[in-house]
Order: sequence, then structure tokens, then C-alpha cells
Amino acid sequence: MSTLSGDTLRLTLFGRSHGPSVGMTLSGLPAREPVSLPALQDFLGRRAPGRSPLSTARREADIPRFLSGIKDGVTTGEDIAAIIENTDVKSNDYPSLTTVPRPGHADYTSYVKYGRIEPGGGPFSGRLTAPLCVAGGLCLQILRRRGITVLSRILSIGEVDDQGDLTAPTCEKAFPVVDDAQGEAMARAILQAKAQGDSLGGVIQCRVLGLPAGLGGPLFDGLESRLSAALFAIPAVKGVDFGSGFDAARLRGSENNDPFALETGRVVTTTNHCGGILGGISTGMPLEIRVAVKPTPSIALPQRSVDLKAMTPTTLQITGRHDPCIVPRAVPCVEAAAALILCDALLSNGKEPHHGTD
Ligand SMILES: Cc1cc2nc3c(=O)[nH]c(=O)nc-3n(C[C@H](O)[C@H](O)[C@H](O)COP(=O)(O)O)c2cc1C
Ligand SMILES: C=C(O[C@@H]1CC(C(=O)O)=C[C@@H](OP(=O)(O)O)[C@H]1O)C(=O)O
Repeated sequence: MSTLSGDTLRLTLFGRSHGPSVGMTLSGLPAREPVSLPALQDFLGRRAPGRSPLSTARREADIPRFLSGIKDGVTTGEDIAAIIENTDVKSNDYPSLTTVPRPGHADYTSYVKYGRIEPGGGPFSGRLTAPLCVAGGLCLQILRRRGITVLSRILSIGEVDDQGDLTAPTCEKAFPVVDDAQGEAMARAILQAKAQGDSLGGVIQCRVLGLPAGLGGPLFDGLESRLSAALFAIPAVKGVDFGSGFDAARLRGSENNDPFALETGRVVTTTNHCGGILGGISTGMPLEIRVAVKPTPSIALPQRSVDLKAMTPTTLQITGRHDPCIVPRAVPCVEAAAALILCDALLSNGKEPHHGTD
């Protein structure tokens, strides 16, 4: 089990990839919030495995069964609990992996810490993002009703970049990019890497519109701190930045500072290098997040490893059903993680401990 505690919301994820189920409990959502289960199911379908040749062939329905917290289409104010069954498990795909860790996966650290390597990655699996998306999907609906929109797209895969600005949702597209021609080039690159027994990584852009100024707090309570913690919980995420992020390190203050201006009586900034966050608190400008996802560790090419029991070097040949690129299915996971933190910040606004001068 793994728990994320916000100021108002508390999310626990549980289960393992090759166990009977994965699931979540989410506490802190107010009562009487309408929930559209069809919209939630559409959202979960964007992450679900087995829907495209660009994904793992493991096919799961990913239909959550709610045990509590939602009744007659609204939240009850109680803890929300949901379970998703695992129905397409093939643990025989992992015969030699109980003592030989896959390079790049959590097998080695699982063995060091817990003394075992579980088939399918156990609790480390990307499968745990299914219940994350249940919680985040509910939060997205709450945010949307309050005028807050979370947009996202694949910014790059391997060496292929998307083109154009992210101004409209891409979630209706099978491949969530702005420029479909670039999307086709990305899909070709993924299939080529797969044919070579290899995998690709990439970058996801997430932009949040309509967020009021004043959410978050300093230091550990900052939106950057909280968002990063949730985003890094997505397996295979290796980088998160905000606004100009790492690129800001190459700019001068005069280039990186966002000048303030007035627009119909509202304070705005004329640029947004800070990504909509100053001092951990939202400025009211769009939130700009980029998330780097590493190439899938489980690849078909032979790799060097070590038999941890015999303590002998060995060569590993991984079989099984793996995503040749995690990025397309990680896009809704990024939206879910962001929505969870922003929903917590919104529901907690004004309720947090006072951070002013003593
Ligand atoms: C949606 C999703 C799908 C994933 N699919 C695979 C996969 O098919 N094969 C694999 O080896 N890793 C996959 N991963 C990544 C591993 O779970 C991850 O690399 C591993 O748990 C180690 O964690 P780390 O990369 O964060 O260190 C996936 C991750 C996500 C979020
Ligand atoms: C099942 C999902 O993705 C899995 C994530 C995963 C991993 O190592 O993270 C490895 C694969 O597991 P298996 O070998 O059991 O097919 C993916 O299919 C899912 O996302 O729902």
C-alpha cells in the first residue's frame, strides 16, 4: 500500500499487477459532488492496456467496482473505495526473473529491500496507475465543474517532437498530440524500436487553465513540491519541470522574469517562464508542467544481468507483453496526478495553517 496525504485529500493505492486486483481509497472529497461514471470510464480507457499495437498486449477492462463513497451518481462524503480486477495475468512470462533482475525495472531494489522479485513488477507495476486514474479522474470532474481544465499532450517521443501550441484538448485523439503528422512519425518510431526489440521514452506536457491565484504555500507546501511528489509516483517518470524549468538556468533574470501587467483590471504576467507558480503558490496564469518518461525497461534485446542467488553474471532475455513506449498511456496518469494535487489545493484553500510572519 502507498499513501499520498494532502491537506484535505488522502489517497491510498493497493494491490499488485499479478494479484487478484488493484484498488484505491480516497478520503476527503466533499459530499454531493456529481460523478459521471461513463466519463470516468472514458478517462480510464485512455490509460487501459491492450488497446493499440503501441501498447502492451495485456488486455484489461479496467472497470472499477465502487465499494463505498458514491451513491446515485454523487459522492456521499464517505471514503471512496474502488477495486479493479486483474483478469489477464500471465505470470509464466516471468520464469527466470525471480532471481535475475531486469535492468531498469524495480526488480533489483525489490530484491534488496523485500528479498523477492515479483512477476509483473508486483506493487511497482505501472498497473497501479489504473486506480490512480480512478482517483484522479474523479478529481478532474470536480475541477472541471469549477472552471479548471487540465490539457495535455505528448511533446516528444525519442527524437520526434510535436509541433504547435497546446490550446485545445487532445484527449479525443487516439494519439494525443497537437500535430497529427508528428504523431504518426512518433507512432512509426515506437513500432520501429519495438521491431528492434527495444523501447522509447518521451516527454508529456500538461497545462492547467482556470486555476485561481493563491493556491499552494511556501516550501514543502508548494504546488511544485506537491505536484512533483505525485508525478514521480508514476512508474518510469524520471523528470518533472515547471515553466522554463531546466531551460531557465541558461536565461538571465531580465529574460526569465515575467513582467506584471493589468488586463481588464486583473493582474497578469506578459510571459510565463515561472509556469504559473511563484513561491509555491499559483499566480493565476496557466500552470505549465513537463514530465519526462524513460524508455520501457523490459525490452526483448538480450541484456547483461546477475543471478542474485547464485551471484553469477548472466544474460537475460525478457519475454512477455510490454509497452514499447510508456508515454501514450502515461498521459492520463499525468493528468490524474496533477488533478489530485490541484483538487486538494482547491479544497484546502483558506484552511491550511497560517504561513505569514509570526
Ligand atoms: C502505464 C505504465 C505502463 C508501464 N508498462 C511497462 C511495461 O510494459 N514494461 C516495463 O518494463 N515497464 C513498464 N512500466 C514502467 C515500470 O513500471 C517502471 O519502470 C518500474 O516500476 C521501475 O520504476 P522506475 O522506472 O520509476 O524506477 C510502465 C509504467 C507505466 C506508468
Ligand atoms: C497491466 C498494465 O501494464 C503493465 C505494466 C508493466 C510494468 O512493469 O509496469 C508491465 C506489463 O505487465 P504484464 O507483464 O503483466 O503484462 C504491462 O502490461 C497496466 O498498465 O494496466
